[in-house]
Amino acid sequence: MNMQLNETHDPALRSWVASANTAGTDFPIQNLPFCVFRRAGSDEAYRGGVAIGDQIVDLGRLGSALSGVSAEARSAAALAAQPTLNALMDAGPAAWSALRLALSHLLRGDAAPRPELLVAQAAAEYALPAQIGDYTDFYTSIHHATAVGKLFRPDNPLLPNYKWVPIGYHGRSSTIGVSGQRFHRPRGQTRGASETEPVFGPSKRLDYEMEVGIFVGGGNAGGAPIAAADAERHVFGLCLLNDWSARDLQAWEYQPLGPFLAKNFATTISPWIVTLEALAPYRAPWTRDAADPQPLPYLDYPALRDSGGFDVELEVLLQTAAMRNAGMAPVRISLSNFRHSYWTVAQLMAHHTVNGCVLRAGDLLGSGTQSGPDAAEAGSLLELSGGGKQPLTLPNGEQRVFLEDGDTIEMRGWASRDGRPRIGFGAVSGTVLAPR
Ligand SMILES: O=C(O)/C=C/C(=O)CC(=O)CC(=O)O
Ligand SMILES: [Ca+2]
Ligand SMILES: [Mg+2]
Repeated sequence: MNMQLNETHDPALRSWVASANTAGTDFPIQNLPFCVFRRAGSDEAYRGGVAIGDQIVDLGRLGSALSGVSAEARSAAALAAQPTLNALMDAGPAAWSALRLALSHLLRGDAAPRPELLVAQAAAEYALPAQIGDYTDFYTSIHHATAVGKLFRPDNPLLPNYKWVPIGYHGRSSTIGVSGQRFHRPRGQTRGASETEPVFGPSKRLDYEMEVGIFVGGGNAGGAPIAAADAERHVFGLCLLNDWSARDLQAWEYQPLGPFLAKNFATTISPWIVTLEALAPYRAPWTRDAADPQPLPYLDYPALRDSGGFDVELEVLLQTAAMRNAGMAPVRISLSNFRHSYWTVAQLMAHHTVNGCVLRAGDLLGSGTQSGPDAAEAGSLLELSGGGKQPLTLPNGEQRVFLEDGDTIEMRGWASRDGRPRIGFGAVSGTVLAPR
């Protein structure tokens, strides 16, 4: 069974933080996502925070505000006050849930206002929410796999293993940055289609990938496999993830061992982690075509078909340097949904550990690019531009097939259901700099 709804999901709840009650906020009291932050420009220690409206609850200053709550909530709050959330992530779902309930009570409209616990989001700077030990990137959108496969392997787009085994590769945590990351266009080897030898230089086909990040909670010390039915208890929450990708480096280097320097120069995540408990009302059925194989037993579990997925809208926006200089806002270039994923979060956790591999609290899994069935739902420029052949025209007349220096990509995510407030992931934004 997936998580049951409880009083923290009540759509009627309001907060004494007025901005949390406004239509369209990402952060109503039903959400309560976590970050690590400090006041911008200060030398304060980073510590955990929880979003409420346009404010952050400073988890380093809860102190007496939690005097009436459960011992479990108080010890979870102490873990959340540290400069990374690894210890909180390791504490497990009972601790996460106790802290969420305590914060929900503290912030409700009928509780005494405690403005001294808040820091305005506009006045904050964020750090990575965890020390990320290991990073694995999956490939769970069959629409992305088919589209990219057609470009990279026209004779054999969707390889025969795809519908049986969740495909992934081990990425690199050292270059993961939080929203606001700026990175130099990578240099590397590329070989043109009609060339016999590669050349070395800046990537000419720089792309983004719209993904969901999955933060591992309590891991599986000792390597005991995590059962699919139990796997969501090992997931702290979800964030937005941009897996920047140099397509020309990728096409030349990827066989036979998969992505390497094409994808490990930068990966950007949102500061906010939305917990699975917050997402409980926004679950989606796991969908497969009737002709697709059923999952092997270790990838099957009772809640899979009814509610294995997540109904989370995923938006990508682009702002070029010229747009920024002209005061133009970022413009939407695609909109997809995490519910199209061919494999579920629980299946990824079960698969990753089935051979004895150890996942640890704070490890990050990427879902893979979340392209949907329609062309407008493509999660990368490679797909939107038909392999670099059909340029996108922007409102100011500029065109793009791949990213140019100065371009900023912003991604947003949110979940909504009739009769419930929308809950959002905030944004992840990153900017391409000239090669160094
Ligand atoms: O070789 C291919 O078909 C493509 C591989 C990728 O782009 C790897 C990747 O990052 C997977 C993903 O984001 O879905
Ligand atoms: Ca990827
Ligand atoms: Mg990457």
